Order: sequence, then C-alpha cells, then structure tokens
Amino acid sequence: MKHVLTVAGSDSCGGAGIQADLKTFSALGTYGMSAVTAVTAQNTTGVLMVQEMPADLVAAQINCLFDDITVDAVKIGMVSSSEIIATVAGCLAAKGARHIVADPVMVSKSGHQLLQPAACATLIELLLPLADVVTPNIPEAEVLINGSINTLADMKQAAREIYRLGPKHVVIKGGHLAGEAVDVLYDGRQVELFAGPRLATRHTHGTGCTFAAAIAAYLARGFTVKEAVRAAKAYVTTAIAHGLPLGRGHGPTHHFYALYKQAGVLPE
Ligand SMILES: Nc1ncnc2c1ncn2[C@@H]1O[C@H](COP(=O)(O)OP(=O)(O)O)[C@@H](O)[C@H]1O
Ligand SMILES: Cc1ncc(COP(=O)(O)O)c(N)n1
Repeated sequence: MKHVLTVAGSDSCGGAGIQADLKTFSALGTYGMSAVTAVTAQNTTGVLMVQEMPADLVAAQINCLFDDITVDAVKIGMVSSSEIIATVAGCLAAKGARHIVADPVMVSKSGHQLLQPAACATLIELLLPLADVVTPNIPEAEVLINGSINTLADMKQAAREIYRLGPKHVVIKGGHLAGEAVDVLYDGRQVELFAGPRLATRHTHGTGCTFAAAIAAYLARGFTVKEAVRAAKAYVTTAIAHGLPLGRGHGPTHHFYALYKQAGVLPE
C-alpha cells in the first residue's frame, strides 16, 4: 500500500481539510498521514475560530514521518502564514518529497479568509515552484494572475500564466463557473479539459480538498498526472453526487459511497 501525507488545516466538521484528505486517501486504497498546520472550529455554516500551529510543530510532524516512513505523495492544503509556508516548503525540499499536490487554499466556501493576505506572495514564491500539480479554484487563480476569469478561454489563459510561476502542472477547477463543471489541466505544452455534469447541490463543502487529495493518492499509486486528474475528477463527482445533507449550510461530500455500495452496507 502507498503512503500519502496531507499538510493542511483541521476542519472540525469533517468536510474539508485534514479530515477530507484522510477519508479520500482511505477510500482510494492508500494509507493516510497528516501534519496539522492549523485547527479550525468550523461547521457547515462557517468558520468560527482558527488557531495556527507553531511552525516548529509543523516541521516536526513532517520531518518525523519522512525520517521513518516512505512518503509516496504529499497534498498541501491550508498553510495560512508566511512562516508556515516557508517551513513546509523547506522541510519538503530538504526531504526530497515526491508527487507534491498544492491546493492554494485562500478563502473557505463560507467566506472565511484561510490564507493571510500578506502570505500570498510567499505561497507564490516558495510553494508553487515545489508543486508537481497546483489546483487553484477560479477565485484563487484570479488572485494568482491578478486578473478576472469568466470563461473557459480565460481559464486556459490563466493556466498558462500560473504555469510560469513554477509548478510542473496546473489544474484550474471550474466549480465556480456556470454550466458544465470543467477543470483545465496545463502541463507546459498542452491544455486538457476534464468535464463533468454540474450537480445541483449545496453540499460542496471540501470539494477542492477532496479533488487535490485524490490526485495525490492516484499519483502515489503510480498514475500519470493526466490519469490522476481524470480519476480524481470522477471520484469527486461521485462524492458530490452523494453529498451528505448535514447541518444548515454546505454539507460534506460522501467519500465512501462506491465502497459502501459494493459491500452492500449502504446506510440510510
Ligand atoms: N456543483 C458541482 N457539480 C459537479 N462538480 C463540481 C461542482 N462543484 C465543484 N465541482 C468539481 O469539484 C472539484 C472542486 O472544484 P471547486 O469546487 O471549484 O474547488 P474549491 O472547493 O477549491 O472551490 C472540481 O473538479 C470541480 O469541477
Ligand atoms: C481547514 C480547511 N481547509 C480548507 C478548507 C476549504 O474548503 P472549502 O472551500 O470547501 O470551504 C476549509 N474550509 N477548511
């Protein structure tokens, strides 16, 4: 079994962040490990409180795993400050981490700022060049290119611009545009589109985390980036299609629908 590490924030309601990542890793047949960068008090309606972890504790979590266990892929989610970003980038570079998927988390679906505005430049400078795949949603891509994205053509152009910031592959997620949910992959040579039906649901808490974690799990399992993105898109579409109507806001996606169905233990 392959081993995948998530470096991200904890989401107490279990829909996004570390919890979404670990569920995704498990559902996709990999062993999940975590380095917590921040603890959030969060439910389906919003983020109530955030406590960042000390940078040396983040470093210790990452280093002790690499010192003991083979890490086949790494997913990076919420890394809220310049200090934590520099620490994570430094540790991963020093350990020669492979298959790094960076999800540049900036604002939660409920509207809470999860990246300090002053840390955006550090994310661009230190994290993007380390990433094999970077997975901005449309608002995040707009910040990275300092421009607006309204069409598929804009997404393709933005993917080219973000590629110049240093990642080996860029996937711009189309969850925030209207029409089909189309994700755009750029590898420095070709643009590839991954389209899926737009599902009419408000239970989309953690979709971006789930998608990036699934790419990391598939890369760990030996898929190419293109194969991993295709498989991750299929996984997140099923997870959204069976999203759980928990709480009063944006409920979480369902990570185990296919497995439960296969096992004949699908609960109500
Ligand atoms: N309503 C939806 N129906 C189908 N797919 C969706 C929907 N919303 C998002 N997706 C897909 O979920 C993944 C995450 O996208 P997105 O929601 O844009 O990320 P984020 O959570 O970072 O904002 C992408 O593959 C996107 O195409
Ligand atoms: C700890 C943490 N990490 C990431 C997200 C983004 O997920 P979403 O955009 O679905 O709110 C979140 N809400 N919480």
